[in-house]
Amino acid sequence: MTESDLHFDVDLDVELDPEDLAGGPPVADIGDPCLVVDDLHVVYRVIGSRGRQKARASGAKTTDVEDTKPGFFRRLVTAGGDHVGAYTEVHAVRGVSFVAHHGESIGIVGVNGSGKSTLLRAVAGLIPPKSGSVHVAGEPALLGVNAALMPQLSGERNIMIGGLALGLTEAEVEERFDEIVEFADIGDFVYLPMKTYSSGMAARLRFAISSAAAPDILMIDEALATGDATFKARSKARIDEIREDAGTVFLVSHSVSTIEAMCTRVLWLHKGQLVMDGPTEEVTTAYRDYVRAQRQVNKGKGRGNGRGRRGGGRGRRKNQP
Ligand SMILES: Nc1ncnc2c1ncn2[C@@H]1O[C@H](COP(=O)(O)OP(=O)(O)OP(=O)(O)O)[C@@H](O)[C@H]1O
Repeated sequence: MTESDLHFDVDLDVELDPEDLAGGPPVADIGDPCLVVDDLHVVYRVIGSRGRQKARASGAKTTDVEDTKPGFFRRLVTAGGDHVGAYTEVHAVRGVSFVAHHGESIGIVGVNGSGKSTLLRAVAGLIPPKSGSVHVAGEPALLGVNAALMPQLSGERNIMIGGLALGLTEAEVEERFDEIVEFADIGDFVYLPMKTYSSGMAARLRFAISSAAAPDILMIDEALATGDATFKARSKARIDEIREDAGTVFLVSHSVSTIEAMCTRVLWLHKGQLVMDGPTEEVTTAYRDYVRAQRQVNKGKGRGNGRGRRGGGRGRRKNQP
């Protein structure tokens, strides 16, 4: 696996000018630490060749682990297939450490398979770390695009399920129901099954549900990707509100301009490692340079290595991508 084989599902086009949004680019008013991630490692176990190929294609570090069963038994039950007991370990997050503070909105960037969603899920306590630790003050809420809302149920039912999952009481969800529907801008579609929604409508509803709970730490995984400019402006206002109430927001997005508009700080992950952590502009400039350079390499594959890098500055470059 070489750098040029990686997937770059990254949107570098400026579709959002931070200056156009209410209040302009976000400014950090940093409070006390609310989250400490210390040398975090997350490892998935993948059984079967398809999962293994997918993990390898994403550039993740993988290790094949052989089964320990006697040779005869293994041959008997696995003739022609994968060995029983054999699996591949995908090291999706590798030694990530950082401290987040109240009032920060932190973007997470990285090419496909770099470990962004895994990091969020581990911080939210949804998957156990292999080693390292996560210390949280408050209750992190993660409602990304893969959250377990049910497509066959109406938006109305999903608002209740999502709200309860985020720790609201039934009465609190009912109280916020109109506000959620209005924020998501889905009108009477709220009474139809979510499978009838456009991807934009579903994404808006997810964001509206997750932010309605006003959690201490809000984690948004690609939920803003499909929204239009008006929705993004409203989302930014909501994110600013949470930050002003001393909350912390994490945002994963392939749209670098969305990150620039919404975040005060950016973490750049590459193959599970934190390669840069610093002020938004500095990290996104370096990341844009890297993605552009890699795209050039992809275009002229085999005709040289043109990786672009920026060094120095306030952003801490940790590992080399
Ligand atoms: N449930 C899982 N089981 C096994 N491997 C997984 C699982 N989820 C993710 N992975 C692997 O872990 C690595 C990191 O994946 P992750 O989804 O965290 O990356 P990402 O940066 O969020 O990717 P993308 O930008 O494509 O959404 C990848 O190699 C992926 O194949």
